[in-house]
Amino acid sequence: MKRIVIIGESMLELSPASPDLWQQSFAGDVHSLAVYLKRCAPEAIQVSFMSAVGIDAASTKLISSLQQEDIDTSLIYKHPSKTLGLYMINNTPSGERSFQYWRNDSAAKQVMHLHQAQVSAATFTAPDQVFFSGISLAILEKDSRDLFWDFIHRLKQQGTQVIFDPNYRAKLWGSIEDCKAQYELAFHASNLVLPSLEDFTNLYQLDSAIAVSKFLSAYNIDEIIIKDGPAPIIYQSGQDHLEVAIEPVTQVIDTTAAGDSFNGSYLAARARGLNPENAIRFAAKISALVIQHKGAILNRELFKRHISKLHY
Ligand SMILES: Nc1ncnc2c1ncn2[C@@H]1O[C@H](COP(=O)(O)OP(=O)(O)O)[C@@H](O)[C@H]1O
Ligand SMILES: O=C(O)C(=O)C[C@H](O)[C@H](O)COP(=O)(O)O
Repeated sequence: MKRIVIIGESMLELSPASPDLWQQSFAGDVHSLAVYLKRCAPEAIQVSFMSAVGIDAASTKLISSLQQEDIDTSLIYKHPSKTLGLYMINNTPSGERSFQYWRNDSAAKQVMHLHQAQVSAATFTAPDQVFFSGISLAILEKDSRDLFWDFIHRLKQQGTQVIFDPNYRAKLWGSIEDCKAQYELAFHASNLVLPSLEDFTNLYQLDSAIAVSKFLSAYNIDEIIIKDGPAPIIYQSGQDHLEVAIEPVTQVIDTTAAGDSFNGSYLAARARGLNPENAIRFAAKISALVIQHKGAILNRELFKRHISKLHY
């Protein structure tokens, strides 16, 4: 079985059930990715989530919810006084999402210090893959960035495949320059990058997948997959170039986790041996399903029923 370590923040999620009623769940870009990855490849990959939570009831419930998904929680550290961040989803009538956050002092920001205090680098077994996002980078305390990059570079030296989704959230960065400097390190470190075109439009004013692919060709990235809502997905690896058309969803309810569910199910399909094109087709079906429901994480039983109808 392959092993992946996924680093970042998991939060309390509030999604609108009706105008004054909020449905509470747990999510966050890397959390959602971990859940969809494990659900789509339970036998092929061990998924470890690396983060920090508190010792309160909500944090304990979050850990149980990940364990119910068969996700390894041994790298989730417990901070004695801090707790989970929270985010609220707002949707336009066409389902496009935006988020409001309460996360400035969350436990997850301390993940690297807590990891260093509890696990010695010499005994940490390098996984096959490590995943982090632009959100994982944005939330880290500035004084723990060196620890983070040492951790990633050490894993890479040991043969771990480094996977990055820029997931740019302007609100989480002190300045654009700081964000770009961290992304520069991420692009240099990564073997696989899975951006949305929107990330690059907002941050680098690039307005086409071709321009993004050209921008990223300056780095030594093995594979690039560019998502753009219902537009074709672009795959680039050396001279291999694919454009995979997808069927647009006619009634989008909530686009939250479109990209995260895509990433998780794509990695699952690859872990199960599918080639990039078929893995993209599979992942597009999963994210199309996710955006027809409220919140980041689709009900587990409902998801199982849907996935059993997909042959892959
Ligand atoms: N309207 C849509 N119809 C069908 N699939 C969609 C639609 N919007 C998004 N998707 C799927 O979700 C993936 C990620 O969407 P995108 O909006 O680019 O990501 P993000 O959530 O990161 O902004 C797309 O590549 C596509 O597979
Ligand atoms: O913004 C954050 O920090 C979060 O983690 C909240 C959301 O769960 C993801 O942002 C959803 O990501 P998309 O797949 O791009 O819709």
